[in-house]
Amino acid sequence: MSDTPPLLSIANARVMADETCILDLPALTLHPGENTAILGANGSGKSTLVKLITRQIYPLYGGQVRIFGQDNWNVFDLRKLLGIVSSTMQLDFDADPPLEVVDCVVSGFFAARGLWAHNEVTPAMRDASQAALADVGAAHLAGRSMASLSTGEARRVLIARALAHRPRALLLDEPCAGLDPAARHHFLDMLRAVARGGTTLLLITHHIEEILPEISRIVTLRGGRIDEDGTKDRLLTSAALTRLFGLPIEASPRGAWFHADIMA
Ligand SMILES: Nc1ncnc2c1ncn2[C@@H]1O[C@H](COP(=O)(O)OP(=O)(O)OP(=O)(O)O)[C@@H](O)[C@H]1O
Repeated sequence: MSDTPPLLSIANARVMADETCILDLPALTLHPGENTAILGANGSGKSTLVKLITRQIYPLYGGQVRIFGQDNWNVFDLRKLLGIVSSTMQLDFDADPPLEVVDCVVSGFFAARGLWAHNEVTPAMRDASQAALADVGAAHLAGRSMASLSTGEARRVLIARALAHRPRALLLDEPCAGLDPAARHHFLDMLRAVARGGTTLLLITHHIEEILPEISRIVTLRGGRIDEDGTKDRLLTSAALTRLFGLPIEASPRGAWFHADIMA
């Protein structure tokens, strides 16, 4: 057994909103190298779980959310281990004055949404940022402002921003939302390369078509609770998805991917 602490270890985590428990996770452990998809319908608690992991909210007293074995993190240190990309982050970088693409990636070193006079940017940070942009096929965007990019282009830059630190894991919250089919295809290909490069992926989604071949574990959420936890072969079936989403779904493997059709 390795001594590496779990990427994520949750125990007795409950989150309340308006006097209702919207997330109740007695136990969830994810290990480094274990690429995982958290799958659930609208309202199942996915965003609440993301906020727990990113420290935007905290569980009720007695709950525990440990990342890489630690309860307390400052955001700067955490970002070096866990990169975060969500479909809504692009809005944070539509800044005035405009934020240039490489500066956006460099700003990740300061866990900031732009570069400020007090940020001491080193040549190594700039080099790492350029290299991360090249890794995600976005080197040609250097010099452009974030506000001028398409959704697909900006999503790549944000992945580069998360990867520039060489984090051990990436948390991807609905990363394909807003992408057209071609952009989604290229984007998923790029994520496959990231996974093959050794970065653990934690994908939050309600689209089974986005579950990469490199993802082996599926955790399903329903009503703020873990419903199932297992392999793709067991959980990406017609019966399991019909139950999860509450309408007739026919699931079929397509090579190493899965596809779902609604049969209503
Ligand atoms: N601040 C809040 N006050 C009241 N209810 C809330 C609050 N935040 C979330 N909820 C409720 O908690 C449940 C889970 O919400 P959450 O946003 O985590 O779901 P989700 O799986 O991310 O959904 P989606 O796929 O639509 O984004 C929903 O029923 C939601 O209405």
